[in-house]
Amino acid sequence: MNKVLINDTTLRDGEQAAGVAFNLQEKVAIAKFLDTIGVHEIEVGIPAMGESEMRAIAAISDLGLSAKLLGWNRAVVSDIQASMACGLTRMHISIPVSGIQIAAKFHGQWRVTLQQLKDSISFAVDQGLWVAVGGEDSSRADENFLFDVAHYAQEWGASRFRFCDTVGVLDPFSTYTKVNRLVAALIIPVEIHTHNDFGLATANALAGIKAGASSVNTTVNGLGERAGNAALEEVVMALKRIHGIDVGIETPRLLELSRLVAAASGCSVPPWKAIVGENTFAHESGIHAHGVLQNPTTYEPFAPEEVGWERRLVVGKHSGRHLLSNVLQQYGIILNTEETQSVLDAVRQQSIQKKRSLTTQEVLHLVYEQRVSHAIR
Ligand SMILES: CC(=O)SCCNC(=O)CCNC(=O)[C@H](O)C(C)(C)COP(=O)(O)OP(=O)(O)OC[C@H]1O[C@@H](n2cnc3c(N)ncnc32)[C@H](O)[C@@H]1OP(=O)(O)O
Ligand SMILES: O=C(O)CCC(=O)C(=O)O
Repeated sequence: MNKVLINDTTLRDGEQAAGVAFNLQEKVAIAKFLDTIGVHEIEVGIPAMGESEMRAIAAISDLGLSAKLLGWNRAVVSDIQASMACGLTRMHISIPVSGIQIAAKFHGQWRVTLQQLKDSISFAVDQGLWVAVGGEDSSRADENFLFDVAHYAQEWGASRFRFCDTVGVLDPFSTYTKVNRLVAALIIPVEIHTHNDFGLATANALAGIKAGASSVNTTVNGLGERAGNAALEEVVMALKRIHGIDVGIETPRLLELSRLVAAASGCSVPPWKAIVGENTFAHESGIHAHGVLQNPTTYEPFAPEEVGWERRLVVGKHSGRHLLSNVLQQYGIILNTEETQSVLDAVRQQSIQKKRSLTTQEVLHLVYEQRVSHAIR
């Protein structure tokens, strides 16, 4: 794996998640944040949606960010004109490439589809714009037809081709094979775009990169159509920690970014969500906490600070004496073996009743109760 560009599409595919609607301020704040932490490219939205979206995109375009900005367009000249009116100079032009999509959108007329692609690329190139082409539904396309479209796109002036697993039907093995063949067939770079319908978006994105894709689409928190897209934080950290590729993104700010997008989208992150979920560096189980207290790498793949978290030791149903003693020591409390076991028994009961772990105050209260009952005995 060589250098990898992150082309984040939170502001386009992320916002396409049903029920999500960013306002101008939110779009600007997210774009600024992505830029600040070093994201290389940002797909800022779809100018063809109309005036208010164009205003938001123009506001981002006016910021003079370091990240390269792309507008998403259908293979329609007026879409590209709308993107130009926002001040964008880099165009992404999408074209369906599978039989299913061409039947639905172009009545099966693939020649018309190709002509529309040619006209829109030519228009953009004539305007001096940088052009990337997206093969919508590449994963379900006839491979020969996909290669023909990609070759034509290259010949007509596109500078990159996006392989889209639009409905998330590939696994990492099939992604690798298909992307590898496409990369070998083209001179221009290939980008990988994956969806999470089977929970494989990040794995497939990594497989596409391993197969030679030099840029990858991500969204913050994996936000996106249906089950979402490959999550920025997962792709970046997996590249860094599993593949040893540092893409140059300031990872300690990933949590802050996740919270910004969760608030703007109204889509909260589940506690178990990789990298940014609140349980990712929380340890309750006795065996885990015992290990972590001696050496955090026993149960952590990397240090929490690397993505903006702090480690949390939580007392609850599954906790053991090492964890409890560690927490109590911070308050100068040392219990003997019998007292420790009796508090742990009470912790288990209360956790089951409350259906959660206990706060430190609740644990201290149990210690107090245990001592009172012992004194009475
Ligand atoms: C896989 C993806 O994520 S693709 C991106 C999907 N994102 C979105 O749809 C969000 C933004 N979309 C919108 O705001 C609207 O759909 C608009 C403004 C783009 C178009 O709106 P409308 O004119 O009302 O059309 P509508 O959305 O009902 O239908 C889509 C039209 O685009 C056509 N179309 C779809 N994809 C493409 C394409 N890549 N190139 C050219 N035409 C296309 C369809 O065939 C249909 O055309 P028709 O109006 O001639 O029948
Ligand atoms: O860029 C394209 O062509 C389509 C991208 C997309 O969102 C998808 O295929 O899921």
